Amino acid sequence: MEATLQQQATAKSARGSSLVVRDLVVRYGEVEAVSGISFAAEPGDFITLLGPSGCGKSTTLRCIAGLETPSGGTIAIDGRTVAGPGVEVPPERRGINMVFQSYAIWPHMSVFDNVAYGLRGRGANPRLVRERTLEALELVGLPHLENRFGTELSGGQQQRVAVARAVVTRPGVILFDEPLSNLDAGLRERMREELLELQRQVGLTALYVTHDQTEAMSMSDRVVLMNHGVIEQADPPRQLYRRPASMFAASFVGNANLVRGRLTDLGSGAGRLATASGDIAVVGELEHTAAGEGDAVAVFRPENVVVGDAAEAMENRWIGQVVQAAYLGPRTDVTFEVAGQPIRAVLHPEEPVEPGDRVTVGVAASHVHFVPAEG
Ligand SMILES: Nc1ncnc2c1ncn2[C@@H]1O[C@H](COP(=O)(O)OP(=O)(O)OP(=O)(O)O)[C@@H](O)[C@H]1O
Repeated sequence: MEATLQQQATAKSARGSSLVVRDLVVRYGEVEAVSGISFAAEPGDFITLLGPSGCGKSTTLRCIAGLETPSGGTIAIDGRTVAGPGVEVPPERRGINMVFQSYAIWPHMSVFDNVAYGLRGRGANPRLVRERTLEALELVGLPHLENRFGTELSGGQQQRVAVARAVVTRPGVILFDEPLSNLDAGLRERMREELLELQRQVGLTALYVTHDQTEAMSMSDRVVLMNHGVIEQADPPRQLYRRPASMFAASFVGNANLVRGRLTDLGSGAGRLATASGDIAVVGELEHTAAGEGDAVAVFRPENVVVGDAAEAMENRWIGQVVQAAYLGPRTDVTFEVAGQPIRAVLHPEEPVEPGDRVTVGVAASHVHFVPAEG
């Protein structure tokens, strides 16, 4: 009996490999692009390397792919060391495939031949090549385009072909290097959902590189946030957003209000941060907090800031003056000034706030998190 795609997918769902990167260092002459990072993926995980341009994401990915030789550390796939002291397994023998930002599909070949290429290269028999290639094209929703040429495809279709080509040889890990950045915003959103669904269906382990926090937050089981060649934080998206480990993490992912001052432990799991001028004090919970007593930064998200009567009930409340109010339809973005400190809020669009208004601004202690001061 012909197995359905779903059955095949379920049967394959244990196919993802584990990936362990330990103390990875990459130097280019004087430049240290990656400075001793460690992270791991379980079979079937979707892990994203997120960070600003130049932080070392692509270099890390290229080391895993075998396109770059690490200066130090080890990389293991399914428990087998593929890169490390004295070990360098060639890319094609690592059980991985890569999808690039530039698609890198061959324009002079048909869609079918593009996808079948990897299987033919391994000497697979023609019947298997046809079966697997059509299966991969079906997975990306393109079985009707098998005879088209690369030049006759839209950007989204080319990227789907590139994904089909990467899954057809059934690798244990797929590496994605900013695969959606050449697509327009609407298509990017749709492709995000498609890619994730495909990865879940096929059960692959995915390592995805992006500088786009929306992609990272919406797709990943875990986000590895990098900066200047090191890992700032590696956590599931909710944890990363709610409990940032550093000022960099707090401000790179989403918007954050940051109030600098000195943190004092009040006992019973609460802390109080006072600004140098003493004009603002912020009370927060110390559970899971990333900072100790002393110089620290209080972090709270604009969407947790409330005004008026709601603010009166909060542990933290201040008198603020509206500096700016931008009505955006579903919400109004407001900046208040509280004792010289800007405090941003995302308010309901019906909230009547006008520049110059003086109102009570507040935030619950449970929404305040402390991180270490930097520099
Ligand atoms: N072949 C190379 N020779 C010298 N320096 C390099 C080389 N490749 C990368 N670098 C440097 O290493 C650092 C990390 O680069 P990498 O491409 O990994 O960053 P990235 O986080 O992927 O950035 P982007 O998002 O811009 O691609 C950068 O400072 C970069 O200039």
